Amino acid sequence: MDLFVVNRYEGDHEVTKEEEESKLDQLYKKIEKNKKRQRKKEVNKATTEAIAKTTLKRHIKREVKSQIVSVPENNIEEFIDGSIEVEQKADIVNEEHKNDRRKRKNGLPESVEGFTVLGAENAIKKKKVKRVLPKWLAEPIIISTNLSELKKKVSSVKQLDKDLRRKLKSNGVEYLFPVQAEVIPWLLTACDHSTILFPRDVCVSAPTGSGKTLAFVLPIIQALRRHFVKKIRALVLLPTQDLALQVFKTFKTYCEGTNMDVCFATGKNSFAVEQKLLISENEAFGSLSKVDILVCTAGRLVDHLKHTKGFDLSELEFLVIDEADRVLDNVQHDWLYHLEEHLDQEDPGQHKMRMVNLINLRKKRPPQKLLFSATLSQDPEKLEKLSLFQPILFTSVVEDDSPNGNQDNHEVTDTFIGKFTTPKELSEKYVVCSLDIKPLVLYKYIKIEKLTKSLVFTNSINEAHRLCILFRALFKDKLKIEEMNSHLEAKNRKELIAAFSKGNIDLLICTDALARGIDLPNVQYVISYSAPKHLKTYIHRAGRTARAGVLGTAVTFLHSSQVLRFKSLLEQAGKNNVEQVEVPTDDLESLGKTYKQALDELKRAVHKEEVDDLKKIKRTKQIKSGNFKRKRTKSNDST
Ligand SMILES: Nc1ncnc2c1ncn2[C@@H]1O[C@H](COP(=O)(O)OP(=O)(O)OP(=O)(O)O)[C@@H](O)[C@H]1O
Repeated sequence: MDLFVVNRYEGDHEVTKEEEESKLDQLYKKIEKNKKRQRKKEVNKATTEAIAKTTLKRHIKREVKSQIVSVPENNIEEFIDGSIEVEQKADIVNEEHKNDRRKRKNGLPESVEGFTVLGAENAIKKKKVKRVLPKWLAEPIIISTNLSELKKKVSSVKQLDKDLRRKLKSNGVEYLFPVQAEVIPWLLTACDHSTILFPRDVCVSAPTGSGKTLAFVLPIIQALRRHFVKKIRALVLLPTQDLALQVFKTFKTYCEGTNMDVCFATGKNSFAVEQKLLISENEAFGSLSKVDILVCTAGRLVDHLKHTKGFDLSELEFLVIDEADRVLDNVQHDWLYHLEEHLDQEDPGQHKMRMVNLINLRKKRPPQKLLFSATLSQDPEKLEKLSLFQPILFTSVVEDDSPNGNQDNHEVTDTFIGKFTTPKELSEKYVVCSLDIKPLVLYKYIKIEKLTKSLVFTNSINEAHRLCILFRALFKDKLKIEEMNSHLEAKNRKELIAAFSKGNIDLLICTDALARGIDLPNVQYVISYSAPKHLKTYIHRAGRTARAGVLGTAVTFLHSSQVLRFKSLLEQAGKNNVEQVEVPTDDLESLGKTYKQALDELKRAVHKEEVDDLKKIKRTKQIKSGNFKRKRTKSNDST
């Protein structure tokens, strides 16, 4: 009968306190039950993972043992005295697995790790499919990386206006660097023809410190000052505040004496101040732009697009994306969507005609896009989202560094695509040491090489901070050591960069916040205290030295278990000859006492900081609760 019972609404039923409590009780029980079930699941998962790990370890150990057994008798002593560490043995196993994989690539082997592969005899070796690239990526204009034999004298580049040539000379630029010698004349010619031809978009991939900034600054200034309209006509996007400021300064230098105004919007100034610098309000004409060239970060651009009255990019002629791969990876703020919305242009890829004709004459022209980076993605899919218009690629190629390699052969092969190049003046080394003595080995290395004006990169702010305290305690007053990270205020970062540039800091211990684009003069060594996780990180870190044709060295500190991975990372950039450096460790014991004292100092410093932090948190809590109480009493008073 229950099936046919219909619950009718019988007016509001007053819930008693007991009923409410029993309901709550039931709910609590349910929640507890769910939590227990969840915990059980997590424990089960952890146990399965732990079992998998131990099985893997056991497998490696077994493999290592089998290696030892197979060593010829005259080598056994070397193994017995333990001179080969477990990690190295693991490396041997890894190498074996790699060989296995290589073998498998050439068709299926009949047995893998003791298991018989079914159907191996019938397996046909499949031909590797060759990547087919669009013509513009497959046939780029090649830029030399040789900065020691410069060929193009500034005075011979007649396309550049006289006063710009004069300014270059007064800033010590006698010859154009290869990237400038290729890109500047090309852009200037494209500008000259822009009344009849839509300009093609440009991608430039050239090593760190090769002078990419001037390659876009000079042609933009020259092109914009030919016809005068006070509107934002060039927009330059960069990934960080420090880099934007650096590029802004270069524009400022070369705009001096012209009627062009450059401005930066990065969040360094308050939003209201930036708005005042960008727009003036006029009773008769409304909002007017005060700027011709705007250098900004993506986040700030979106803010102005959304909230600044009169912010207008309708006359934009150039859109520069410096450190393009990084800016494009920044999906935060959805800057590309907002910019496209604002420009509201027709997809330039839609009309294939470059020639201006009666049909497209009145169409709104999209800005010419210029992309620059030392690690520019040459992946067509990634570049697709920018809807580049008949793009052209300028790139430097990986040169064969093998003894038989032909250094001058710039022949384009499909293997160079996607490979990043580093400056010729950069020498690269690595040091292998165990984790427990790493700070001491670096300490010794710095002393042996008498390092000054060097950068030390770590993978985290905490690590940089502790290493800085430890090294200050070890070196005492012999070296000036500072730390730098993205948590510091822009003003402090600027001061540190200035002090380092002047030579007032010997060692700057930093995180990857400083790895990209920052132009510090004459950095002697770049040390990666923590191994970089990605090739791009390595290239940008190393790129802080060996800039503008000056010699420099990058040294990476590795644990023996990281060597293989590091080498395969560098292989992706065509580097096979990175040299290993031996730092003598036999006298490290004599440093034991000093090291212990330094470690004690570090512990005390860290403890003090933790106590101070706790006090700060307590104080803030007290202030907050005090304010809250005061507010409550006030509101009580008023009622
Ligand atoms: N033709 C030149 N002659 C002498 N010095 C130059 C020349 N061009 C640029 N420089 C100097 O070389 C240094 C590196 O230039 P720039 O910062 O433009 O390099 P970059 O290619 O943008 O490097 P990164 O990829 O690391 O950002 C700067 O100090 C710059 O002043």
